[in-house]
Amino acid sequence: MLKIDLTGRRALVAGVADDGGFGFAIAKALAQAGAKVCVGTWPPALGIFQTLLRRGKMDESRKFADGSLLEFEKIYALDAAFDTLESAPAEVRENKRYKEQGDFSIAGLAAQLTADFGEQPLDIVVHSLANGPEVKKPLLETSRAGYLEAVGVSAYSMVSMVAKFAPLMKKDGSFVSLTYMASERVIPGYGGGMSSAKAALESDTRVLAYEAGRKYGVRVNTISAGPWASRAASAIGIIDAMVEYASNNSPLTDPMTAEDVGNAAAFLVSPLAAGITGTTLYVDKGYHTMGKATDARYAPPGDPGRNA
Ligand SMILES: NC(=O)c1ccc[n+]([C@@H]2O[C@H](COP(=O)([O-])OP(=O)(O)OC[C@H]3O[C@@H](n4cnc5c(N)ncnc54)[C@H](O)[C@@H]3O)[C@@H](O)[C@H]2O)c1
Repeated sequence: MLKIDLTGRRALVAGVADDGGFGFAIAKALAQAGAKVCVGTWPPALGIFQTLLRRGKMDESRKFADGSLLEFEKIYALDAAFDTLESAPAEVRENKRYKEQGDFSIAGLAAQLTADFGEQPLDIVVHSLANGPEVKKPLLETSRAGYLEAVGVSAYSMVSMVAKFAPLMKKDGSFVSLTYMASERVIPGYGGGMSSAKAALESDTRVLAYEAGRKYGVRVNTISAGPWASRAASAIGIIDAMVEYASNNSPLTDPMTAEDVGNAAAFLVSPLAAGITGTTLYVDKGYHTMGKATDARYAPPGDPGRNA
C-alpha cells in the first residue's frame, strides 16, 4: 500500500505553543507518519506551554487513534525575530522569559540541534509562525516599524531558517511554511503589513526552492490554509466571521480543520511529494477558486451552492 512513511526522519516544527494551531496539528501528523518531532516555541509562551503539557491539559489532543500520546523529542526556545543572539536587544536578552533560555535565536537553535543530534540532524522543517503587532490596523494606518516587524518575523524568518537549517539537512530534506490568501486577494481586517508578509513568504518560497534546491537538494513549499480559529488568528478579532464566510462560500462547505492542514503537510514533506517544490498548495476546501459569494442576494435561483 502507498503510505506516508516518515520513519527515521526528524522534524523541527517552529511555532508550537499550544494545541490549537496548525503547528501542533502538523507535528501530530508528522509523528503519526513515524517522524521524531522537535518543536521551537516562542520564549514568552514557553513556560505556559510546558506547564500545560506537564499537567496533562493537552493529553486529549495529543492522543492518537491507538490511545498513545504525541511526544515531542525536544522543546527548544526560539524567537524567529532574531538570527543570532547578538542581534537581540539587551532588554530582550535580559527579560525574565528569555534569560534562562540560552541562545533562542535561529542560529542558536541550529547550533543546539547539531550539539544534541550530531551533523545533519534534520530532515523536515516546518515554519508555522507569524506575528504582526499592528494586524488590526488597516495598511494605510500601519507604521513603518509595525510593517517591518510583520515582514521580519513572518517572512524573513523563513529565509533565515532555510539559510541556517538547510545545511543541517540530509539529502531530500523538505521545508514547509504556512501562508494565507490575503497575500494575493484583499482580506479586509488582515492588516498591519501581514498581507505583505504573506506575499513575501510566497515569493520567497519560489526563490528559496530554486536556490536551496540547487545548493542543498532540499524542497521548499508553502501551504495556503483557509481561516482557522487558532490563538494567533483569534487575535485578529474577526476570525469566527472569516471561518463562517469561508465555509458558506467554498466548494466544500464542511469547515476546514487543522488536521486537513497537518495531513497535507505530512504529504508535502514526504517522499511521495519528491517532485513538488516552490509550490503554494491551497488547503482551504477550494475557497480560492471562487470569485463570487453564494448568498441568495448574489447567487441566481437554481445555483447549486446558493445559501439561504
Ligand atoms: N489560523 C489561520 O486562519 C491561518 C490561515 C492561514 C495561515 N495561517 C498561518 O499559520 C501559521 C501558524 O499560525 P496559527 O494560526 O496556527 O496560530 P498559532 O497561534 O498556533 O501559531 C503561531 C505561533 O507563532 C509563534 N510566534 C509568534 N511570534 C514568534 C516569534 N517571534 N518567534 C517564534 N515564534 C513566534 C506563536 O507563539 C505561536 O505559537 C502562521 O504562519 C499563520 O499566519 C493561519
